[in-house]
Amino acid sequence: MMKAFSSLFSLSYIPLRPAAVILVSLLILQITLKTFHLLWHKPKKTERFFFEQGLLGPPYRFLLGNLTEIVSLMLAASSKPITAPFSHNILPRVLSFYNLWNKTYGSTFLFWFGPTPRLAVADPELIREIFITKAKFFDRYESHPLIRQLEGDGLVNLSGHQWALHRKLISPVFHMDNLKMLMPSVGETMVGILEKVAATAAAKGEEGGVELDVAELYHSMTEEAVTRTTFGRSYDEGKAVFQLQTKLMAFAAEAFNRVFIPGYRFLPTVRNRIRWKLDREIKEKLLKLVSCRKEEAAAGEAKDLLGQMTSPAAAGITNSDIVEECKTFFFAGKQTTTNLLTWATVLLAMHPEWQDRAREELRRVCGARDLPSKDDLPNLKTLGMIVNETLRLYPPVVATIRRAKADVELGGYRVPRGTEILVPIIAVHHDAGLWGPDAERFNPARFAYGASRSARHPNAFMPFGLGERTCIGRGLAVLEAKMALAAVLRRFMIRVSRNYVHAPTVLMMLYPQYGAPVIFSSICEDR
Ligand code: HEM
Repeated sequence: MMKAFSSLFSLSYIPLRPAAVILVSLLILQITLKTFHLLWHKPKKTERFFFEQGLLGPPYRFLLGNLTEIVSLMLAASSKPITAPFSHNILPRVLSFYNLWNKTYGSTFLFWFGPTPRLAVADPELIREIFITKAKFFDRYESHPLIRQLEGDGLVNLSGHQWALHRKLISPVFHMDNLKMLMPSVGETMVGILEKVAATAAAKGEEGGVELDVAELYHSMTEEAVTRTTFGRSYDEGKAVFQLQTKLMAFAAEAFNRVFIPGYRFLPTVRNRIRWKLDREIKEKLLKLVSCRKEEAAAGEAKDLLGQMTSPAAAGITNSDIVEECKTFFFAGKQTTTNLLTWATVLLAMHPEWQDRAREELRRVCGARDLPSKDDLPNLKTLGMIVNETLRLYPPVVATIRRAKADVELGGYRVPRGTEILVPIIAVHHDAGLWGPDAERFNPARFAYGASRSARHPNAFMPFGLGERTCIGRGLAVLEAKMALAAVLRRFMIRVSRNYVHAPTVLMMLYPQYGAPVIFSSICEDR
């Protein structure tokens, strides 16, 4: 056997030990050459390929690409708040590496995420190609494993036939007529929260108002909305599941902030064991819910995710598909809308003239009604413009990534398979070339004639993405935002606290780094 082994390599005349040494050396040489090829030769060749087409960028560095520069630029940016009081020029702080390289190399440039080439694309014409006309050449980017475990293998992470099937089944949940049925419960939750605020202010007897961190204020309302959308009449059981999911998210956020060690999440550490237990509990509870709902089909009630996915139309959908989809809804639907509401409140607190205009509109449209009715909502144009301007200046999802799954031509450039494309939504939203010289000003009036006519390009506004993979929950998010802001503005005058430090930053989404303290003063008037 040994003989056969050595003769296989024509080394039979060499004594066995030296032969083994040579074999191992050859193997090491081969691995070294392959590593050198993958981590140096190939990236450098790709870099030349792009540079020859005029697509420049920071030079590739062995193994890490530009990661070191990205991390140090981001750390430096997040170490100091924005000095100009309430400036909305937040791009240099939020995506500092993009801001720097965009100035040096232009709006389409190449940089390196480790040994993988990433093309930053902020030209709406090219973005249109990526999301709409040439979407079939691009895949969604696979999330970090910890995030993926949380966000579930639902719509956000699916592709091809499975994605199309899920999207078709789920879409009716978000039809406006269906969403409007949610309004009373969402409104009630918000009113409940605000009554507590008013009671606290009254108990403290603070004439100047009560200070609240608005980043915390909206959680229960957005949770209410996403729980009803997902579970409908199985609300109470669903709520228990989402409470576990919140705990799990806290663990993941903590792990995400640490250095990523591949494979670490599989080790039976105390924290990992707690995470696994929570994950198991969530799955078990969801599976129980799914089988209950499969047994009892009901008619004449609002459509919810669970109902749609257990309906007879859902042939081919497994229980585990449903579990993953519920997780996705929670992940994609809660924090995004909470962030939108946080920034909208901060912006209104910074710009009292827009509070007045929105309040005036609420009085005119809703009259004596405490909360907007479903017919009032489309008439709350000023509030809609404020929501849009918030999403433009402070988009909760600051960027999105695609991966070219074939060689493809993009705006005349040749892009090789495997290239990742970074679409910096926030940079497009702050581009003076698209939005005019007042791009950094909070001016909701720019949306007076609709989102597609607000900028020099109809696709310049894209807080919910574009094309077929656009956010399925956008209608719900806007409805929640209008409802919550209406409830706040009818009861309170708001102003920014002296303790507020203007420091937007990214941790998966766009956050106020030091919280968002805002002063709420009750309005005493007859409505
Ligand atoms: C202000 C609130 C929200 C923002 C800013 C937002 C933003 C986005 C964006 C940018 C995308 C596309 C990502 C990409 O193309 O890579 C997306 C997709 C998605 N969003 Fe939202 N979202 C919000 C609220 C919601 C809500 C309330 C839900 C559900 C309850 C939701 C569920 C989803 C799902 C399932 C997808 C994936 C759609 C698909 O791939 O077919 N989102 N969202």
